[in-house]
Amino acid sequence: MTGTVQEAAVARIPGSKSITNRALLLAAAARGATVLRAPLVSEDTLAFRTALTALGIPVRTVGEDDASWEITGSGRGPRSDARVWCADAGTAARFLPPFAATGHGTFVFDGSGQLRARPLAPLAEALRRLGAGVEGGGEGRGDGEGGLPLTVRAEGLAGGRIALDSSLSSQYLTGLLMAAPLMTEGLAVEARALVSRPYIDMTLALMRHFGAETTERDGVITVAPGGYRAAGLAVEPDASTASYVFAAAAVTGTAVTVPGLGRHSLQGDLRFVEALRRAGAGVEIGESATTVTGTGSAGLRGGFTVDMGEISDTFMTLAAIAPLADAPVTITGIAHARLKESDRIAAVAENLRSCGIRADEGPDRITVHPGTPRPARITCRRDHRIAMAFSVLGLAAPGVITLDDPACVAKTFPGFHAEMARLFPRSGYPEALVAR
Ligand SMILES: O=C(O)C1=C[C@@H](OP(=O)(O)O)[C@@H](O)[C@H](O)C1
Ligand SMILES: C=C(OP(=O)(O)O)C(=O)O
Repeated sequence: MTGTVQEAAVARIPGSKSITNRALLLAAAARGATVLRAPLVSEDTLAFRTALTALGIPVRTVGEDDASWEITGSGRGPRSDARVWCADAGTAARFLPPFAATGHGTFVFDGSGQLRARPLAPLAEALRRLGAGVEGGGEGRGDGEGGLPLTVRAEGLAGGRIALDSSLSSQYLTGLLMAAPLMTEGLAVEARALVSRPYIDMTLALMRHFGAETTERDGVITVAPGGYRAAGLAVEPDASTASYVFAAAAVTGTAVTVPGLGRHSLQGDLRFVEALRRAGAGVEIGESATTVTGTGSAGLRGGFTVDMGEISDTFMTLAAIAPLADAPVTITGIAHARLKESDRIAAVAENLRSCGIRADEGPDRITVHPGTPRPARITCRRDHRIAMAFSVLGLAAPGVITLDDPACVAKTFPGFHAEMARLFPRSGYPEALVAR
């Protein structure tokens, strides 16, 4: 906490994408009805919900404004052939094929060009070794790794023990673990070179919430057979999304509180506020809320290196405000961020350079140097997080930034620009960013 006495603005951050899509899958795999309160309603979660419907799982809205979703699971894998559209959602492409493989039928997964470009080979390979018929499709960006489309010919899975290359994404492991209680013998997985570990802790915690038994020893995670039981769940606000309003507080010298995100959060990305603390902001992580109190850009400190490999969705938020700091900021451990909606290291470096800021890139890192941004149109590459991260820079440097694709925020936060305008009314947002 800083000594600043300042009324904090209360941000309205929508639900966690990662929790919403895990809960949808776990509820689908459980027998009976689960009510999910405050789910994220955005392109990624609607894609996941529609994909489950295609797999024969009824999901309905309860109450007004999508306040809750009710999922009726059958307690087993899907039973009728289906074509499943995953849109842009990495979670759908990685969580649904293992679930489908525990069922019976032929399931064809496909998605947008952006999603087709993302690697799936480690997951496809693991499913083959477990005995599923899997035909991988197109070439991903990752040196010929197979992406979508992917066909799974399923006759149930026995399970057993496998090793899994988890260096490109943790989502393959999450998909296999969540399907494991539906395998007749359960599953033991040795995850090699695992990135984004906090997402696995989230997966295991939610699996246990739905009644699964998991243990971990010597780098091997073991899941017992026995299925899931339906369990209600309230979804926390999304911590990756919260990074934008926290960073905005830091650079505007205001205070922002996010209720519902506290020290017991399931989301590793809340640790982003520790990077803001190093940059000089006041940070208070409470029982059930987090508050960041900013110094304003004049007080922003640089001169540090931070490994953001476990929380890589938030590295762009730090990189985008780093030019405002008083010394360079180096972010390491983020090679896998090149395999997301865009090559995020390249996208951040390119956009910073177009703002006249020096950015040095390495395979797994970026160094951002201090400077005064000059007017630039940001190339979002249809990546919601590039748009949201550079919006924060635009807030701190009014009139400088425009976005080529402001609407791409809808992947995880359709109301992003409206909420920024509401939280920072004196900034002239969003006209300065969106409408030029
Ligand atoms: O499991 C999840 O919900 C996610 C895991 C992370 O991906 P990687 O494991 O590929 O880093 C993260 O970037 C993504 O937004 C959501
Ligand atoms: C990487 C992301 O999404 P996905 O779930 O598509 O991997 C993200 O939201 O930043």
